[in-house]
Amino acid sequence: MASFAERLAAAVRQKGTPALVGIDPRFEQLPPALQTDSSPSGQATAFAKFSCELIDAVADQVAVVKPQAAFYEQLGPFGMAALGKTVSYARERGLLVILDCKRGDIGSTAEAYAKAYLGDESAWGADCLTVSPYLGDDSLTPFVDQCTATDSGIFVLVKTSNPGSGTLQDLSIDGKTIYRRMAEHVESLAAATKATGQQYGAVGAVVGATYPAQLSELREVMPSAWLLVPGFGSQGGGPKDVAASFDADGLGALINNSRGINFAFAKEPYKTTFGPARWQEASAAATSDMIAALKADTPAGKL
Ligand SMILES: O=c1ccn([C@@H]2O[C@H](COP(=O)(O)O)[C@@H](O)[C@H]2O)c(=O)[nH]1
Repeated sequence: MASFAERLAAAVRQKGTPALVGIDPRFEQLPPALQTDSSPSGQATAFAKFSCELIDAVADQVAVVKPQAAFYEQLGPFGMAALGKTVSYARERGLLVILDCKRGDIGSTAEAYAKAYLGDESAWGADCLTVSPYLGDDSLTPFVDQCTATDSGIFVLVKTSNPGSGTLQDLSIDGKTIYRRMAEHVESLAAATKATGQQYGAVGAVVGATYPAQLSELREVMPSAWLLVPGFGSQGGGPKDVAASFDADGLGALINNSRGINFAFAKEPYKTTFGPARWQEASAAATSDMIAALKADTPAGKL
């Protein structure tokens, strides 16, 4: 099989966009027709239906989806089954799946996480996983080894999109921010996991669209790493904020939008045109608008 970075680049080129649809089901915000049974098993059934229909709505437009595990996990075992169904359905539809779990632990436990999530033979069968690096480099090694063994990938938290990300990540040690040090470590892992002749490795970085200056800085620090960029849309990031995350060919970054696509039917202009009864069309239209905005205002227009 081709490496994760090669598969990602090919899929993004084929769809012609770096837009990534996050799948973040929230029961109270689902279309009313899906809110029929609020028991944990009823909500999980609704999440699975919503997730699969959302995937159907956007599968011809984007290359990658990112289910957020937290929303499924809150429903216990029922929710985990719905998450499993979402991952396998997205892959059946030919999409790459980044599972957003932000795992991280001591090495021996990290190895179990890596084996659980990454690669075709794993229990969850994801192409890629988000990983928290704050237990140190030995906590990342098992994930990197699993990526190499199974042609999968990870995105390591470097500069997150939330308002409080600066509390720790912006602290300066010996004149260098923690996020920059983390980025340098990610770059070394990305460079070490490149397939022959490839620009990018199996290890990427999460950098928020809400911090455009840092995004620009970090693109330079990590030339071998794909960037996963959340914070577009509902958190305030726009196309101009993410423009610096791409390389000269328009590759190297995936721009995530979850709520803005999932619940488009509840917001103008999609509310008037489609409304909750045609929520799938609203999500498809919001995706298409996001793609057009990225094409117009970023190097992704070159794809
Ligand atoms: O720095 C980070 C890391 C992860 N996320 C996740 O991305 C989505 C964003 O959702 P929106 O609705 O598009 O705001 C969500 O699952 C977060 O947990 C992030 O936002 N920032």
